[in-house]
Amino acid sequence: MESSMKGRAKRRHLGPSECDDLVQSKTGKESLTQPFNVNLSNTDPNRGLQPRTPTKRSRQASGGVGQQKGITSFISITGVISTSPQKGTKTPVKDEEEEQEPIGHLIPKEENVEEEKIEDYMEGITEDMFDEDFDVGTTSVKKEEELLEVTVRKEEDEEDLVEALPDAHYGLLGVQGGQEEPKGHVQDLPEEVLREVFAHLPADDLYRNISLVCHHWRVVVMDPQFLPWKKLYCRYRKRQNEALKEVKSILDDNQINKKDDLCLLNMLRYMSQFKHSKRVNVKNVLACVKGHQLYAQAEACIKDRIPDMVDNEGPNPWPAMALMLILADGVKDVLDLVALLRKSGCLLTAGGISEYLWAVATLLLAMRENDINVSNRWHYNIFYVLHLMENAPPPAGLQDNRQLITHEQQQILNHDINNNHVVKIMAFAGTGKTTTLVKYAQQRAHMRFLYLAFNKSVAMQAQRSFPYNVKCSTIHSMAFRAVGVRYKNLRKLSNNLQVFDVAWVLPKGLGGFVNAKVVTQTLHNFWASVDQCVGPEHVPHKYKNTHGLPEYPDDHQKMVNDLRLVLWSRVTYQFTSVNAACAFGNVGVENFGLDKIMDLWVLMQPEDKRKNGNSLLLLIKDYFIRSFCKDKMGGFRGLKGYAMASEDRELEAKLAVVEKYNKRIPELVKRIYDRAQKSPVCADFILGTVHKAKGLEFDTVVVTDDFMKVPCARHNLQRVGGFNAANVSDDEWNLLYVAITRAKRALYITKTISNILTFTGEYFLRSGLTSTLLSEDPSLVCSIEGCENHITADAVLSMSKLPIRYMESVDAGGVLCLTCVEQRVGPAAFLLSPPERVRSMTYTNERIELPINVAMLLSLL
Ligand SMILES: Nc1ncnc2c1ncn2[C@@H]1O[C@H](COP(=O)(O)OP(=O)(O)OP(=O)(O)O)[C@@H](O)[C@H]1O
Repeated sequence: MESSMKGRAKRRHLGPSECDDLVQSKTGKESLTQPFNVNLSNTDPNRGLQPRTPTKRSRQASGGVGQQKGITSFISITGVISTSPQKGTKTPVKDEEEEQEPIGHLIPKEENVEEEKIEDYMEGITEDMFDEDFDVGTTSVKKEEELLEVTVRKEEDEEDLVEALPDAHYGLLGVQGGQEEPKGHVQDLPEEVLREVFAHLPADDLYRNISLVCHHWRVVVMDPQFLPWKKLYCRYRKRQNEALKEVKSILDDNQINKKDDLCLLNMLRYMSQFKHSKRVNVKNVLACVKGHQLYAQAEACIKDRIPDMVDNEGPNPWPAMALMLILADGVKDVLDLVALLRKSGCLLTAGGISEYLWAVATLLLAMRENDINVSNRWHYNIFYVLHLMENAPPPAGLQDNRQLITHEQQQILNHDINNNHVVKIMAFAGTGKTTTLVKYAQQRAHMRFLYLAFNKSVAMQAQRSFPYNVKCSTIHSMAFRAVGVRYKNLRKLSNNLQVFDVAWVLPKGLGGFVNAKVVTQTLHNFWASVDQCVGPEHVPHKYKNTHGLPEYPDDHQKMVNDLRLVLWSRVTYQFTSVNAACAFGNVGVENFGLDKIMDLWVLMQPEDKRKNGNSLLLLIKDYFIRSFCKDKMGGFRGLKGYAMASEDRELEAKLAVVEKYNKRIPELVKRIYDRAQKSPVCADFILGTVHKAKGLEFDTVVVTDDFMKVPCARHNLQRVGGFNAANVSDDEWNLLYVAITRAKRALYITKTISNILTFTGEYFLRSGLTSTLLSEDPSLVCSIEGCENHITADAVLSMSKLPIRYMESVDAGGVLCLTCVEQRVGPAAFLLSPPERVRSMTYTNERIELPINVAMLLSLL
């Protein structure tokens, strides 16, 4: 830190209160949170806040009497002499590593030449890793080195007046007046320690931030022997060409491909080459993993399927651990393995353990991306644990009561938004976006924020959790206040423009529900745009005709002209207002559409019953549903036809409910009304739409089966046909995603969700020792209906399906024979038994329980 004195910078060390003042100041804050945006001049008092390269003079000074000691004086690390970046990459630490094997590096023997090409400074750095205002990826290394030299020389000149430090000790060891004062510089840490610290950071941070701090740090980060798997995984994820090639060549060279039945066993073999530090004792690793509950299975499987990986001591621990990761029931099994490795210290460093996990994660990810039928869960379990490791809580003594913030959240919190900034946060559901925004607003009490939500329920919830400087509102209410309020008294505001409404204002020749649907969609597209008037670009490119077949309107301009002529004069006023209005009302039974369900039920009754029966029945409140009572409209069937033609999913769902519960509808509707609670807090159950649940959390969520239907599991799809995931709209996928991510503790899934999970290889199969299963029942038969294969002891492991409890039924699960395992999870079956044996068994097609409509359609074909 410096203070300006007679035009010349004098460097002196700040006390704690001065540091506090500096941190509170704007420049100080920016220097800490956004060091790369701060560009201070030589004379600026805050210059030097960023980490910088130690200079020759300061290093010399550190040896003197009464001067601060180097941290190496307190840590006994052999071979560390200097960490000076000016001495190039050949530090004694490196020499030591060259003698030894690099920690946690798995490279097939022929690839060892990599050690030669150490100067690839741009390895892993691509432009897309940086923000637009980050001009780093293109800077030539040479130029950067020159710049660095100039800066260093300047700093040396300026450092004539460095004050001697009063305490002879560094950092935590140096205590003065009961107060700890950091006195060392991170640059003075031995490279070995620096590497250990960096190993805890996510690869993204290493590339984006650490490598840009100084030449020395960049050299450490770019060293091909430093965390090779963590960096490879990161680059592979970013689809960097070199990384893609590298991973592909590993897969190709080791017969890890789709066509090879033994690809999983080949992957385990490859893991046996995992390169580790010479200081790691493989026997110790094996001894420590023996404590894991999956070890017995892994050992039995390796002895049976890859006996060459076993010696007198037992199986090679690297493939054994990879197999345990594959057989893991969930994240907990992986965490247990990490805990065992850490406790015994057999892999020495956290970096060593994470390198092993990154290696397995990279291979599993690459296998999935190369169409090898492996479960996504295997990769997910490992990735999740690695994420937890990178976001580990601080040691007990340093913890406070605040919620822990992840690296990603911290990066967002550090970013100061300027006027011209558009910041986009992309994250999965429930990963803490809202929590981060709450903290962001709390940290910037002097700023005012507007939080816009889609639903009122979300806006209300936000109002409760955000601080006072955030105004929470729905987009619709904001638009209403700006525009809609002007039309309020005209009673023309509507929250839902229906195809039906449009159909009646279209003149003869242009009418019909299909046309009305195109017109409605065109209007919706226009309202969702920033355009001032309707144009051909708003007409949908594709729509379904009355037979449900796709059609492509050819004359967009004509459609628009017709629209303008016909609609503009008659209903424009209403429609433009719709854009600014929205559905208001709390979550409550009145919003479930129970009235409409009753109306539909009345419409469903035979005409004579409707006309002659109890007068109450005659009452159809909804004018739209009532209009279908007219002969020409076709009653209930006519309405169903309309719902199909107009693709009105909401109406279709209501019609399905009425058809399903038929006679019970009046009784059920009454019961719901009778038991309804005004406040959600008093309710046992909250019924609601996914739209209304967006952004909210619930302990238990029951998903109903009114999303798209997936008729059966992946391995049966070919037999059924008629389902193509590409035909399901993004909106439908998004809705289902929101629905299943609302649960905090338990989620009741549907058959469709269970079927969708099979697309990711998740069949809920778990392994067990066959001997254990047979000891309970020696004549065990495959649990798949229709399959009569026996479970025999020739396969040491067996797979069983976990029981699944749906809301209305239970799938008891049970053990599967080898061929049924292969049908579902492909190469995992060959971990249990050789392909010839699996294929010699009788193959049984599972009986598929199809939804009634699909079954009827198939029976007609
Ligand atoms: N760093 C964290 N550590 C532990 N829990 C966290 C962390 N950040 C958020 N959470 C918790 O995770 C849950 C989901 O957080 P939040 O609602 O902020 O996620 P979200 O991304 O906004 O969710 P969605 O988009 O699905 O509505 C909350 O219960 C929150 O308390």
